[in-house]
Amino acid sequence: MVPYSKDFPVSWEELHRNARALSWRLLEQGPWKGIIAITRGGLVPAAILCREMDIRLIDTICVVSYKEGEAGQGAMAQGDLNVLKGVEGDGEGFILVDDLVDTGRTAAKVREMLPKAHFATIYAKPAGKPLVDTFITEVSQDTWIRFPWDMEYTFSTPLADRHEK
Ligand SMILES: O=P(O)(O)OC[C@H]1O[C@H](OP(=O)(O)OP(=O)(O)O)[C@H](O)[C@@H]1O
Ligand SMILES: O=c1[nH]c(=O)c2nc[nH]c2[nH]1
Ligand SMILES: [Mg+2]
Repeated sequence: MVPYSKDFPVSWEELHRNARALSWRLLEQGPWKGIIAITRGGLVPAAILCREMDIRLIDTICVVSYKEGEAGQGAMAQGDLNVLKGVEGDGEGFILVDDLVDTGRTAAKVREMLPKAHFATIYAKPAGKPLVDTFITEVSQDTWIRFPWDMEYTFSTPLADRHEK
């Protein structure tokens, strides 16, 4: 398992801006028949893409992958990948969207299911990057991305109080 030593919090605004940037990139490569979101992380990017790209046909591939545990503080250890719901066909003309690729395990599985779909993510880490057709931002492999739907506003201890005296 990769040790995550960096934290990369993402605000709703930043996520929205990046999803719109992804929409621009994908519009240039269309036309598209529809969007397939990989649940659950792909659902929010898919909602922004379909609004910006005027796409009305939306489907899902439902997968369960990570298990809460080992890495601590919300970071997770990877378990078996379980497909709860697939999609008919080979994905031709469809955008397959997820929030990120990390190890690339989820991407490899869904690409196997829909080999002709165009795989798009907002974030990519180096190990998963070769499996993505279009992404917006790369982060290092030891970074844990914190999505806005996984966070809440809370008190922040002043840096001076965290510093050992
Ligand atoms: O490249 P990988 O190592 O496979 O990791 C990437 C996947 O992990 C996350 O989903 P997760 O399984 O945590 O579930 P969720 O989307 O339902 O939150 C993320 O949304 C990707 O789908
Ligand atoms: O919220 C998340 N952030 C990440 O960096 C990550 N990698 C795999 N799965 C992930 N989920
Ligand atoms: Mg996911």
